[in-house]
Amino acid sequence: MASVLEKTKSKKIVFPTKKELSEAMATYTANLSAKFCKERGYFTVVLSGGDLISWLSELLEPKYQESIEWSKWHIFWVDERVVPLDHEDSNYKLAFDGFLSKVPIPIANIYPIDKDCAALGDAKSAALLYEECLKRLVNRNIIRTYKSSGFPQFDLQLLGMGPDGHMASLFPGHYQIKEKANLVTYITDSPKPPPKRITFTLPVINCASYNLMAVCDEAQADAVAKVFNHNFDLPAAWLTADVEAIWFLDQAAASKIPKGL
Ligand SMILES: O=C1O[C@H](COP(=O)(O)O)[C@@H](O)[C@H](O)[C@H]1O
Repeated sequence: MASVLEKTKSKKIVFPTKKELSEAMATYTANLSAKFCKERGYFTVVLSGGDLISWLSELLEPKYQESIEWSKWHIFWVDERVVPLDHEDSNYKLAFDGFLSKVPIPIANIYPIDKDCAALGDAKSAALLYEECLKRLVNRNIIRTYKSSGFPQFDLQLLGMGPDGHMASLFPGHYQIKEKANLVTYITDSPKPPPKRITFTLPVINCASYNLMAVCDEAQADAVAKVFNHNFDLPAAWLTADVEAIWFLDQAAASKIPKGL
């Protein structure tokens, strides 16, 4: 039986260093930005939290600052911790401080979770409101929809994976990975703190045109090996995309992938 990874043309590229991975991620993102800005006048980008944000720093280099059509970017989060937007655990704050505040993306094109739900720690309402936000942007044709399903289709998602194989806030052994009807769901007992989070559901994640999963370091090597061994207990093993799902790994993260995979 063809595995999900084979069926969906998942690829991997192993980089000698994080710096090289970061440079390649910047080139990949800039090329897609040029393509989508030209084709449709918008570029919808979904960010995750975690280490990924520091690897985006290459996009702050002058050659990208000057060439990218930042005003056409629209920024979303694949998952968010339901904490105040200025809290250290907020994925929005992480991305804003480390990246978004340093590029000229209009603030109106940046879509964090509802600030009141965030402040109150109301994960259920935060998920509902984020889903409504996505639907509004679909109606305005800023977000495309996937073929006949009507699910939102983002141009590029930049993702990370935890050492337990979680992706977005879809954790191993938690039911959210099976959610098919909603666009956005929530969790109140995340095994990784903080416990309250919202997350895109797997169908939305996998509708994206391009999914780039960036993973570095030895601590992730076991999970990476399990993913490439098609162990579907790990949410990240389910990652696909409409056009391309690609794994960017450093040598340490790739070190336990069996030869030939
Ligand atoms: O909690 C989260 O963790 C994952 C993985 O983070 P990393 O630091 O191991 O790269 C991240 O992708 C997700 O957005 C975040 O909420």
